[in-house]
Amino acid sequence: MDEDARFYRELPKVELHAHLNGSVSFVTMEKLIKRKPHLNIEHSMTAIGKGQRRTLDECFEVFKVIHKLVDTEEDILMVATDVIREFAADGVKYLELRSTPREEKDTRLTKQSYVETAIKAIQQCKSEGLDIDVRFLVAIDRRNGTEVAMETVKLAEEFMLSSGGLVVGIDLSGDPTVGHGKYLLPALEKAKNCGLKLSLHLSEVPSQLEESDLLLNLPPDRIGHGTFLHPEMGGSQHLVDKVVKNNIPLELCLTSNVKGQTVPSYSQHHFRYWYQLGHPSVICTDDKGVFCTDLSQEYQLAASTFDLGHEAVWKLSQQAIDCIFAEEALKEQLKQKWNELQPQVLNLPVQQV
Ligand SMILES: CNc1ncnc2c1ncn2[C@@H]1O[C@H](COP(=O)(O)O)[C@@H](O)[C@H]1O
Ligand SMILES: [Zn+2]
Repeated sequence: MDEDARFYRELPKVELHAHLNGSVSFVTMEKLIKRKPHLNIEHSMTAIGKGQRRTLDECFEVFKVIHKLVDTEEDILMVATDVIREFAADGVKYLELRSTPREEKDTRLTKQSYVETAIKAIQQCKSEGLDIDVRFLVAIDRRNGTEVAMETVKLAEEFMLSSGGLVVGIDLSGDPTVGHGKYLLPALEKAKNCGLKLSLHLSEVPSQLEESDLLLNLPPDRIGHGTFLHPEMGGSQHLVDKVVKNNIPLELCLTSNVKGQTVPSYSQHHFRYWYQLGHPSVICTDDKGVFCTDLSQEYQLAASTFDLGHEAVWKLSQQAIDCIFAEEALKEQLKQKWNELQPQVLNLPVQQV
């Protein structure tokens, strides 16, 4: 590993936008494919390699394939523990995993046992002594409409109260071209009122001004992507003002947006716009398995594309701590961890006492 790559690996990082089934690595996928040879699934169907691009529609086809491979409690436990270990090995010190609870009649998987198993994986990794704290967001797939969204919020609320603080919020995701946020507002309001944090995929595709405006009134606690919010991308100053006024952090995923073709090239990524505004922006992976990346690589990519030095990168990873959904005490612990690691990672002269 060269000197620069080592810096990005050693850099302590916070990952706030990671879909569980999109984060499955090549190695884990291999194990899943072996478990279910009758499905005839090949690696090329579950990941988008270097230099490859797909339309966002095609990306959603990939998730359907992965869901076939991950359909038992046993699969979920393996996938979640592997994903957490991989993030830890990549220098991620705090991770928020999100996943859509699924019911599979054939394997007797229920939405309840789905979430229970994800929590079990988090607890198992904690007991292994991995240097990573993990929290969970229960995801609403926007395609499924009002009723399912309400049920999902209810499930999330129950787990928020029974998981010892591991379930901290709700994610709104799924194919952005399907459904409308207005049908999900009551569920999202209910979630907010019961103390669940909200991270919403907003303006991931063009022409969602009206929906974004509506959902920004909640307001959400964080925004996923927000690619088309600003005026240069067909959004509006009004939307930007709302985001800025409410100080809502953005979760930005460079490789995901370029490979999914919602952003034409790295240098045209909206990271530039929000970073120049000085608005809280957190670099994330989205789907590290599907897009064949990791968080170190995403930081390195942001730095090389937007000409950020190591100190600026350090600041970026440090500021992400303020955007986490976990409790204040953990925020303080993470800040302490960053302070302790700083001299070694940034190669600063050791202070004389
Ligand atoms: C690429 N941009 C994206 N935009 C919107 N939703 C996305 C997404 N990437 C992933 N998901 C959401 O996460 C699910 C897979 O993980 P889980 O089964 O929930 O763990 C997808 O089915 C989709 O709903
Ligand atoms: Zn996402």
